[in-house]
Amino acid sequence: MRRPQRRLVAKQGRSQDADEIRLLEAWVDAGKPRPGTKPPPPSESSSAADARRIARAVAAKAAAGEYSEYGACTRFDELPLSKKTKDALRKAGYKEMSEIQRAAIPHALCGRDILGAAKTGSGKTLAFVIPVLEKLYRAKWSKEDGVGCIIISPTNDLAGQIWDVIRKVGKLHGFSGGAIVKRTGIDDEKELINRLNIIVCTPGRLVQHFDETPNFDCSQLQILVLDEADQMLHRDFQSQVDIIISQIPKVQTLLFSATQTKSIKDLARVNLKNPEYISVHEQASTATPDNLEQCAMIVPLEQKLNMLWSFIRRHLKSKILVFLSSVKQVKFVYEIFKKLRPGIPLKCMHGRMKYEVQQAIVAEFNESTSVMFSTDIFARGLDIGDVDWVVQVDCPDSVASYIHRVGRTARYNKRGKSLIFLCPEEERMLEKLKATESKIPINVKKPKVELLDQISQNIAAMLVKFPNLQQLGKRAFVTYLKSVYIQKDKEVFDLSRFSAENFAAYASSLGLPVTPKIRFVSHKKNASKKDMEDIGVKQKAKVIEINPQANRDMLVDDELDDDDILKPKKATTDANIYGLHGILSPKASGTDTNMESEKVKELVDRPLKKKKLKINVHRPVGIRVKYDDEGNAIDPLASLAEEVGSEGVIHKDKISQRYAEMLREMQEDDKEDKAQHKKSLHEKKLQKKLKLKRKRQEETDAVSEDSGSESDTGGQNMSYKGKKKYLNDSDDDEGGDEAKKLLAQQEALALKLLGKMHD
Ligand SMILES: Nc1ncnc2c1ncn2[C@@H]1O[C@H](COP(=O)(O)OP(=O)(O)OP(=O)(O)O)[C@@H](O)[C@H]1O
Repeated sequence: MRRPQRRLVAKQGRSQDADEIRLLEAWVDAGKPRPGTKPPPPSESSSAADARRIARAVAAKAAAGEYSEYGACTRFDELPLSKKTKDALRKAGYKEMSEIQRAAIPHALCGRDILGAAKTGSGKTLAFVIPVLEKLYRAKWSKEDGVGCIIISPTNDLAGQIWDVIRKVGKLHGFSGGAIVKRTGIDDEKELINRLNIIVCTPGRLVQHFDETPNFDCSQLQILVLDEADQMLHRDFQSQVDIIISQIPKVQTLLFSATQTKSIKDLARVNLKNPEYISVHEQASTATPDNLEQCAMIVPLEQKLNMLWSFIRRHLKSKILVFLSSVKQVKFVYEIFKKLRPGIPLKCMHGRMKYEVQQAIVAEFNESTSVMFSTDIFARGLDIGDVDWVVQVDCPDSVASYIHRVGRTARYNKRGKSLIFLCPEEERMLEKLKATESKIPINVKKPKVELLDQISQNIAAMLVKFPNLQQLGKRAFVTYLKSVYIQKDKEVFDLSRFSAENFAAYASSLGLPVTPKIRFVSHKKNASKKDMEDIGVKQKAKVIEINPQANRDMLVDDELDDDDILKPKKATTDANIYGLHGILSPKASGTDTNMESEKVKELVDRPLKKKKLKINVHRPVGIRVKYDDEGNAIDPLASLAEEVGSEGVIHKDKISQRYAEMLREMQEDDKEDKAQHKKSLHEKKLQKKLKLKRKRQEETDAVSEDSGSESDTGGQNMSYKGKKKYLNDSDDDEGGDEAKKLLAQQEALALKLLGKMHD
């Protein structure tokens, strides 16, 4: 009975959908905005009641076949959107549209390509998620239709965040999909990927699927989105995006970013068709959110940690996001500050963490007041609630990076503050930020040196107490200098401006007793033989070149890896291990957020643990333990069986026979061992006695020589006495018995011990 009823309901649902789709198609077509137009400014007067009335009137008109122009709408429910999308938006609390949403959604709904730019935190995600859902809905897309939409984002975290928005706004639609992020192996994804309607992923993973997944089919793709488009089209992802574009049909394409690319060459690569250039804040006086208060301080390199510590100590009730330039620095500052206990919870985040750990840390940071030390993995797109301060301890690589970093605060009409520390050697960056075309209202403040807490001594003490932190500090030092060295913008980043004294002062500010030896290398394709000889490299495949500007006194430290510098963002943001999370593979819960800190702790404590390793005195002696391929100990009998039954069949009787033989052999060996032991004990005892005898004899001789004739008798007596008591056991029955008893007791004890060990 149930089945036909369910079928009936489904059929009714389908026909309702079909009716709605017909209506929506007509509405979208009739009321579409003219190409190149922007929405008029919203009228200030409309109250909530007015808005509801207008929305009802719009819906009634549409139902009656009269379609309003939707290009001027201010609310989601005035748009030609499906009921499922509108209901989900309302439930999620989205009513009024943001500027970028007002400007982009109407054009996107009628199938146009979009190149959208708007300030950080202005709601760009919804501006592409809504058109994606509507496009698939109006195309009557279902699970069986396969991949209908691909959304590409630069990081796994951002992909996960976008997918969360899709889940929220598209939950009534029932499309399949997911964010392909670091979790399970690619093999698991291969099974599923063709069944996903919406894929959110990093370019690297998508290319991997094009390479490795047989029958990965994107031929029916309907819509493509590139979030953080300027980064997608630039150096790091350039080749991957080119591959993706070559593998998919030309479809509607939406590009969004807070700092949009204007390069025709870049745009030509994604093959946009008469795109709508939507830059809602182009006329705005600032490129950063209006509610963001920004200031900069010129801080010498060696004072940066003191400054950061002092800042944190004075803002214990704030949520602070701190940007550093490398993983090693993040780890070092996090570990050191944690040990110095500033009085506020600390967290750290970088691309070397497991995706689940990152997610859990982000979730925790969302909820609580704390300080998060992060690399640039956090700089773009991530939407964290109520960050009070963004502090940039290390200089961003560009003005665009600065804008994205500070954009983690003051999101969607909220207030926020940012602070950047720049070394005197990096003042050029300040000029760039203050330049009129950058549109960044930034105040320069003088640091109050007298208020600074000096923590270098405390750090040094910590390094003495925890020697592994010293190693971490050394690496933090080197990776920082490397991060400066590899930057392309030499107007800002020029190591030659730093003196050897600067380096020494910086090292000591990290608590390091001596300045680590450093040599900065870059990979050079066509280095001359002379170059190679200069730096002592003879057989390496990759030729390294020493920075001609770098201090020639800097020596080599080849042990230090350079792979955690943020410059190759690919490595940190587009990691190779991903997994799928989404409708088909729900989020894992209860992730241990302490995992990473535990890992760091483990790293720090490793040698100490090693020291504590002790020999287990209770382990059985003389038994050779065998292990299988997975490292599990094999039962001795089973290993025996393996040896005996070479044909792969276990002969039980043979095993027991062999076992009995071995037991007999062992018992005989045991007997022999015991006898041997007894003998050696006896010999030892005799030697001891002989030694004593000799000693006593020497003493007696010496006394008799000293005491002359009178003492001759005494000497004889003593000698006799000595003989009697110590030298000749047989002369003294009582003493001999005692010694024998003692010997017997010791032998018995030794035998008992031996027996135990063999048992
Ligand atoms: N119409 C809206 N009404 C209320 N809140 C909104 C609206 N649109 C977006 N938001 C909220 O604004 C915040 C920022 O949105 P979003 O992450 O999409 O910004 P963004 O422009 O993509 O930022 P970034 O450039 O940093 O990636 C989110 O918390 C989102 O929920």
